[in-house]
Formats: sequence, C-alpha cells, structure tokens
Amino acid sequence: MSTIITMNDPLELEVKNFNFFYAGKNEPNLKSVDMPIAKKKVTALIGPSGCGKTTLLRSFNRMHDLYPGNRYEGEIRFHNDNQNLLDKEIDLIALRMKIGMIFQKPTPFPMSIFDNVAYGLRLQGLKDKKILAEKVEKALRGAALWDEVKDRLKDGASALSGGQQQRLCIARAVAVEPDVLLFDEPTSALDPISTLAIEQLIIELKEQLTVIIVTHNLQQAARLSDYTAFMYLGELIELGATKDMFVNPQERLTEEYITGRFG
Ligand SMILES: Nc1ncnc2c1ncn2[C@@H]1O[C@H](COP(=O)(O)OP(=O)(O)OP(=O)(O)O)[C@@H](O)[C@H]1O
Repeated sequence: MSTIITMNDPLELEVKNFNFFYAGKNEPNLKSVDMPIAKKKVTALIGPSGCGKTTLLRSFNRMHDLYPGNRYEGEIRFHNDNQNLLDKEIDLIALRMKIGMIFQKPTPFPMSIFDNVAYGLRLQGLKDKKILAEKVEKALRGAALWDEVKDRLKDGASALSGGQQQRLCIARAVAVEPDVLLFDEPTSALDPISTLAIEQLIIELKEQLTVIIVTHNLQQAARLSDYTAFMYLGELIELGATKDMFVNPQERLTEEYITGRFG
C-alpha cells in the first residue's frame, strides 16, 4: 500500500503500474510503482540506499536500454505528447533530448566549453554559426556560467572546477530545450558553495521545465522540492507535497526514515 497525494497541478509524467527488472532477475527491482510527476515542479526521490531511486530515475529516459536484458513493464506516460515512453518504437535519442540527465559526477565531454554546449544542437542539425553561438550563450547564461567562461569558450572543459563542470553539464542539457531534467545526486561531489549555486539553479530552472532529483540529503529535498517521493525496497511508499510530508508524513515508514530512525 502506498499513499499518493491527489495533485491539482498539470502532470508532466505519469508512472502507471510500473515494474523494472535488471537483466537476469525474476523478481522486479521496482514493484508496481504508480507516480504522478507535476509539470514545472521539482520532485525529489528519497529513501535508504538500494531502495531504487536511481533505477526509477534512469527509467524516465530509458538509460537502462544501454545494457541488454533489462526489462520494463507498465507505462510511463509523457503528457507532452501523450506517449508511453516505454514503447519499443520510441526514438531514444529524441527522448533523451526531451528528458535530459545530470549525473552525480560531472561528465563534460573531452572538448571545448563551447563544443560541449553546442553538442546536442549540432546533433539536432543546427549548422548556422550565429544561431548556434546565440543558443550556446543562452544555455550558459541559463546555467549561471556565462560570466565565468565567456572569455575562454575555446578552452577545454576539463580545466573548469567541479562545480563549473556540473553547471556546464546543465548548460549542455538545457541547450536543447528539454521538458524534463533528471538529476542524480548532482551535488554530492561538490563543496557547499558550488552546492548552493546548483540548488539555486534548479529552483530557477523550474520556471521552464520539470525537475526530478534523487538526493540523500533530506534538507536538500526540503529546500528544493515541491513534491517528495519516499521509496523503500523498490516500492513507492508515499508521495506528497514536500512541506506537508516532512511535518506530517502519512506512512509509518516515511516517518521513521525522515526522523532518522533508519537510513
Ligand atoms: N546494474 C544492476 N544490476 C543488477 N541490480 C542492480 C543494478 N543496479 C542496481 N541494482 C539493484 O537494484 C536495487 C536498487 O538500486 P538503486 O541504485 O536504484 O538504489 P538507490 O536507491 O539509488 O541507492 P543509492 O541511494 O545507494 O544510490 C538495489 O538492490 C541494487 O542492488
């Protein structure tokens, strides 16, 4: 049994009766997950290590397809075009541009700052140099990095600090104007100042897109998110408005987790 809030917000995504099996497993790693994701809001996924947060996050842009034998059951409705994004026919490259991902450790490509951000735009077929430069600038501004890099766009991305590299990865994802960004513990490798910069950025990003974030840091979930989903042993236990859930959780397991009785 799980407790799921009835949402008044329009939905971006809707997970329905979803199971996920890693290759070779007969038992699902995610079990009967039903989960609405509100549009242009931040949803945090929390829960103890191994409960399936990253597995769920990676289902939204079909990252599991990179490894043979992984299997999905059920539906994930993408309301933007009302498709089940688990359909076999889905174009995965196009999907990953609409639903981008930021990893725990920054993953800049071994190329210049400019080329990192231009990468997806070029993949989309954009050739006009002027428009490309404008879009790269807009994305770098959107990721609060422009002022720091505008005089060295041709330098290699690896020369940036960890926090700057993470913002570069956000700029790269934002450049192709996604509907959703998935963040997998995006600040766990960063110092407190870089962490604050990324958190501020996530709050600004929800003006234009939907964010789903996995975090171990409950204060971060409370600071950033509109909705919080608590998972345990591959199941969604509770999904509620963050401000209510941290004060008044409905499920005993949620309460035990957020009060630190297990973790
Ligand atoms: N590639 C894989 N193959 C098989 N099982 C996996 C694989 N990756 C994860 N698992 C299993 O799936 C379950 C969920 O793992 P997942 O990484 O999604 O949890 P998590 O909540 O993100 O954990 P953490 O907070 O430690 O990152 C765990 O039991 C894990 O052992």
